[in-house]
Amino acid sequence: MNRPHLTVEHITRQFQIDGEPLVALDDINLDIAEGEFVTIVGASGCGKSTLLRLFAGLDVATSGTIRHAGEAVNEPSLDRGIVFQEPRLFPWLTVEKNVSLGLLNSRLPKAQKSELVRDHLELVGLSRFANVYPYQLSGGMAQRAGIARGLVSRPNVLLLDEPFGALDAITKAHLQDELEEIWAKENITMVMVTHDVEEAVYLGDRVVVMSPRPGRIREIIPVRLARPRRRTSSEIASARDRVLKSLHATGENTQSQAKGSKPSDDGGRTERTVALAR
Ligand SMILES: Nc1ncnc2c1ncn2[C@@H]1O[C@H](COP(=O)(O)OP(=O)(O)OP(=O)(O)O)[C@@H](O)[C@H]1O
Repeated sequence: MNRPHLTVEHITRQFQIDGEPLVALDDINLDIAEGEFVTIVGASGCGKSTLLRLFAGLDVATSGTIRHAGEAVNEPSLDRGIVFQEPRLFPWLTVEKNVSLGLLNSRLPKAQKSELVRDHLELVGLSRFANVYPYQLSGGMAQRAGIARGLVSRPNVLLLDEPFGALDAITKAHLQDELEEIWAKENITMVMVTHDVEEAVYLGDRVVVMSPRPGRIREIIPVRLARPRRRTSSEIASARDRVLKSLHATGENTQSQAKGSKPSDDGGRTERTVALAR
């Protein structure tokens, strides 16, 4: 692994629900290398979004430390972009203006900001739609605008919280490929939370499998397959089965299981990299 870029050390996040403590994350440890694509899967409520919010600096851990390039993460930064499941575009602003919101806290001169917005609209294939309003976009186009806004400040980490969860299968597949191209071209570290195991293994260099109550890292499964990957390859199918098997052991019910694919028995050969999760 390259030098760790994002490091999570003994992170715990506790909330209060009805006066009772709720441990959303318990002793999470993880190193993510520069330029790595890490995907995170796990049962609903196991703390995936909480972990991503901590990475973004939108929330603060109860204990433990997150570092980005050696610096403690305590607040949001232009160096870390974030994309949510809903594109969260302002309906009264054009696509161009929505994307430029990603530079709101930037001190760059206006001309340079405009150039960055133009470049990123082009990167996600929305140049022709710069002056239209969100209601004039399809769901996939709106999410492209959300991705452009997450990337426009040229962050070196992009955090994605189920970015394609609300899209149809064909649009989702297109956007996955586009995202992978952007990742390869821009050499950005990507951390994506997803409920879709196929997406996790298709895009991830490693898949972090979390278990619920309290949220912990159960296993980290490397996907050592060359890119571009073929969705229908037997290697992708076997990586998916390994992740499903791990999720199955946490009692998780996933999209792929719901579709009828059962985890295969790999005779316990599932590669455990628990050491990486310390
Ligand atoms: N602000 C908050 N206040 C209280 N409890 C919270 C808060 N945010 C999250 N939680 C709790 O923390 C736990 C983890 O929530 P989180 O949203 O991180 O799960 P998740 O794995 O992303 O779930 P899903 O897959 O359903 O989106 C849940 O039990 C949730 O109720």
